[in-house]
Amino acid sequence: MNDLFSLQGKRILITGSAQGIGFLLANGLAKYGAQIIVNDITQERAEAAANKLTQAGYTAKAVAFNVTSKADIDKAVSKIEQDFGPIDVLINNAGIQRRHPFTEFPEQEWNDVIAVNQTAVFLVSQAVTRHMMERKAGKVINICSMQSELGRDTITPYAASKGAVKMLTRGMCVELARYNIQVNGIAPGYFKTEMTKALVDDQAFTDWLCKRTPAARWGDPEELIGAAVFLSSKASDFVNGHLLFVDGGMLVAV
Ligand SMILES: NC(=O)c1ccc[n+]([C@@H]2O[C@H](COP(=O)([O-])OP(=O)(O)OC[C@H]3O[C@@H](n4cnc5c(N)ncnc54)[C@H](O)[C@@H]3O)[C@@H](O)[C@H]2O)c1
Repeated sequence: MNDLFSLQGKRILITGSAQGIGFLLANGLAKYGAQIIVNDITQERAEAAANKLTQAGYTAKAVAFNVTSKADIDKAVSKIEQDFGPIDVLINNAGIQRRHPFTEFPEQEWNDVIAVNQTAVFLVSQAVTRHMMERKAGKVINICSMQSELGRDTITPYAASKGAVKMLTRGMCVELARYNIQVNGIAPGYFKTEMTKALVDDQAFTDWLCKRTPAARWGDPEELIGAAVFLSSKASDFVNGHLLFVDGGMLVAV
């Protein structure tokens, strides 16, 4: 049983993991033996997070790059593979959200959301899976959202990007399965992080969320760890192209 879920010696790159869900996943996966490569947009933020992990006794390195820059990604991924060793698991977690009514949504902000949430998943995955293909082994986990399936007002570009990542997950699965690479997604419900701060502070939203979710509460980011351990470990070697909802039952409730 332990072997099935062990991440001992596995190297896991998590984009945008200086805070929030990414950092909690880094901490949770490290507990199962994974060596974590913390990515975020600045070296300072990535290093601060990696230091917290090493101080807790885990193995972690910081590698900053902007997930929207192909040149930076390619350079960083080559450096990780050369200096630290093969990336066994990639978690595409970096994400942003912008809120405006649809007809007033500035084009630049649409572009920003699509660049970080969607194009970056394509670019980082391309760079990493090229190496995984050579080794005929690897796993990619794309952090999706309820908005991969459901619409919600004021965040249509976010929903568009997360819907696209669901289909990226399926397309990558179909092309990469023959190289023994599994590509799956995790779709979190609502979790209290910096991204959802405005919603956390809005009691009317919490009331709506509790009514709409069978579990009748916010998720605790720690509750995402089990899904990430499963999809990073050999327990999921024949699970491919799947989107695992961790949402307290929200998706299936009317
Ligand atoms: N919080 C939720 O309820 C929730 C629900 C569903 C999905 N998600 C998804 O989970 C992921 C993490 O969200 P979170 O709530 O922890 O958000 P967060 O804002 O707390 O963290 C996002 C991280 O991504 C980093 N980042 C942003 N742009 C980057 C870039 N260009 N390059 C590198 N790093 C960058 C940020 O610096 C930050 O550390 C996102 O993909 C988000 O869409 C969150």
